[in-house]
Amino acid sequence: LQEQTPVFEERYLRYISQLGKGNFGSVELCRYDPLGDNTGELLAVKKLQPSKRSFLADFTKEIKTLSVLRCDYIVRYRGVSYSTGRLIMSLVMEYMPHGSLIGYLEKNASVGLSRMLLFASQICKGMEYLQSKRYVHRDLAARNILVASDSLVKIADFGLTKIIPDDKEYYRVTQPGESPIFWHAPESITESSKFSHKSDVWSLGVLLHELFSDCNRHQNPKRLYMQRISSNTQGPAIPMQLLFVLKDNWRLPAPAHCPARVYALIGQCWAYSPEDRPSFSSLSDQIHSIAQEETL
Ligand SMILES: C[C@H](Nc1nc(-c2c[nH]c3ncc(Cl)cc23)ncc1F)C(=O)NCC(F)(F)F
Repeated sequence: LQEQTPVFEERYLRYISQLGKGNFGSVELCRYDPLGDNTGELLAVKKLQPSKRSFLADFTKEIKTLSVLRCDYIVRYRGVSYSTGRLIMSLVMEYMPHGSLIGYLEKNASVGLSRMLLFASQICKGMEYLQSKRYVHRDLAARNILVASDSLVKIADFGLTKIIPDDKEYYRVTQPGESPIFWHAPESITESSKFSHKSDVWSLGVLLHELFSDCNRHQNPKRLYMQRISSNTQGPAIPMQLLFVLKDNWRLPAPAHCPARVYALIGQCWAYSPEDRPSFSSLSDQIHSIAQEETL
């Protein structure tokens, strides 16, 4: 690990509660309290599942990925924590008190249009920044957006992030894993499993659909797609059926109360061919102008 990686001494990390579980281990709310008087700061500590060697490799890769990212719209990496005794290594992140966007929107149904557009533009700016670093997130979804305050959201969970090689415009994935295909662009679902900034744009479209559906679990993308591809489809037939309806130009329907301008913008992100999809900066500009129109 780079020498400038800040180290949090495990013995001062006071466990408070579990924030959530991932396929790597769990994320816990801790207070780093070296003075032992509860004046220390709250942190989100991603504990790596012990022993699994592959996890260690992925983990150090995630640390490498995160440690170079410095952006107001990306959850801040703070450092690592080791416990020499029990050979556990943890990734220390800033703690986001309002949790994930999904939970936040379920609790705060009264998020108005202008705040939705503010969140959408912050996510676009975070993605513009990632693109400037040639990073492809590959898991952009409302569940992976964290809420810092009532007016600030940040992109999180860089476990699946890849860096596009300098000589290519996309990243080809070998290990499929249980990928969230309902957020994936067609070219990422087909055998080519190609991921690019434009496939992240597709996922952003699905994220905006979640956002403007108030992350309503009855209208979530997976449920809507499964209804369309007849929910009795199982297993490997699902990606095939999904591709079929997308090729046939069927798209997730406009969420209730979603302004036509916003649904038209979401539709641009779902252009079948990647090069027809807008860039993140164009999306930012369009969201900005919609926000101006809508508030008039
Ligand atoms: C496994 C962990 N799950 C959860 N985390 C939090 C959380 C609240 N506040 C947080 N502050 C910093 C972090 Cl890193 C997480 C949280 N809340 C609910 C969860 F289910 C996670 O990392 N999820 C991915 C992402 F971070 F994108 F939401």
